[in-house]
Amino acid sequence: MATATPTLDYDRMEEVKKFDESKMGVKGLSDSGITSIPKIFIHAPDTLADLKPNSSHTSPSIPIIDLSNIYSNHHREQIISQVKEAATNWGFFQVINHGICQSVLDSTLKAIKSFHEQPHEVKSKYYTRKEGSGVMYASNNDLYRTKAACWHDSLQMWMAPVPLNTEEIPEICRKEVVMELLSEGLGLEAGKFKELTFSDSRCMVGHCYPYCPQPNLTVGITAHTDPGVVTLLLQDEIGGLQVKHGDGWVEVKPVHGGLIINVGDFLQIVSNGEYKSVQHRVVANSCKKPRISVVEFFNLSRWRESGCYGPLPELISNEKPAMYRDFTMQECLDNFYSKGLDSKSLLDKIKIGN
Ligand SMILES: O=C(O)CCC(=O)C(=O)O
Ligand SMILES: [Fe+2]
Repeated sequence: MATATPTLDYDRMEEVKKFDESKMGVKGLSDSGITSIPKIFIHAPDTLADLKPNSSHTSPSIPIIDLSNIYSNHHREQIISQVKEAATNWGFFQVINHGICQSVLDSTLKAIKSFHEQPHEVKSKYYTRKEGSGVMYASNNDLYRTKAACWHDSLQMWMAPVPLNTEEIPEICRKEVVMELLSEGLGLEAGKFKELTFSDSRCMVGHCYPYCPQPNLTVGITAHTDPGVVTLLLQDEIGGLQVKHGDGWVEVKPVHGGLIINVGDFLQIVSNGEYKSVQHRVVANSCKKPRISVVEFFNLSRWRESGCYGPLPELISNEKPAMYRDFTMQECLDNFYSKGLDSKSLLDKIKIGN
């Protein structure tokens, strides 16, 4: 049986480099008609052992929050408490009736799909690993930092602080509605997150999970938590995203018109552990059509003058002492770039008592 352990006749790094330099991505591999996946994509047995989500119909699913009538005070209070409950217990929720028309959502997914479906000659021109600004298209952003590669390619676009064409940004992000609700859910003022610049740095990623001929040997994206403040996610109808809940994995079933929102590590820390940054993953796509998702990561753009961040002072009390120590931006970046998505998060490093 194939394993992810290096053998004498196999230089993994060499194979990884060859794949990267071919610039064909997993979409190119998939389109070439291969029936077995290259060894660099094969994950360790413990990752592959539990790829199935909990599937009984009594198993819970992430909360769906209806944002209609958000501007009526009565509804707003209800919505805030639903958001708080979801961010605290699940770290994930889906919003519907958010005011973004379906055609914008559809055309966003379609645009990303069209990009990934372009011929190799066109797409490969964009293939690069230079991060930080503008546009980056590559397979597995953490390709050189993980033990096994995943079955997806991504197009990454930095939207802010350096602005890109904002036409396609869902209205909800522009209005920062979710940031206000999350802020109020912690008992803070609606505008607090905005003041702290929690949504001023945005990076949009359009993932493509092409058909995988051996979905039992790899994953679409490895289990991880998102490092930033909040993530907004739009998925197409194919499915495959799973969220850790209790001991098991729960599938986030595609909801037409739904937008998925999840808490990142940074928000778990500043909320002093109130909101949870929860592990999630995507299984390899066994459907012949590529699965497309569009993700927008929100990060803060301005650090406190002290250069440190930690739980907000408003959220620390005798009853609820700080769960995390302060950390610097450098620590945050070092942690992110020194590892793949599959290793320890900043959360574990700075937890008090660790
Ligand atoms: O494609 C998805 O559904 C999830 C992607 C994801 O978790 C990420 O990009 O951090
Ligand atoms: Fe994620």
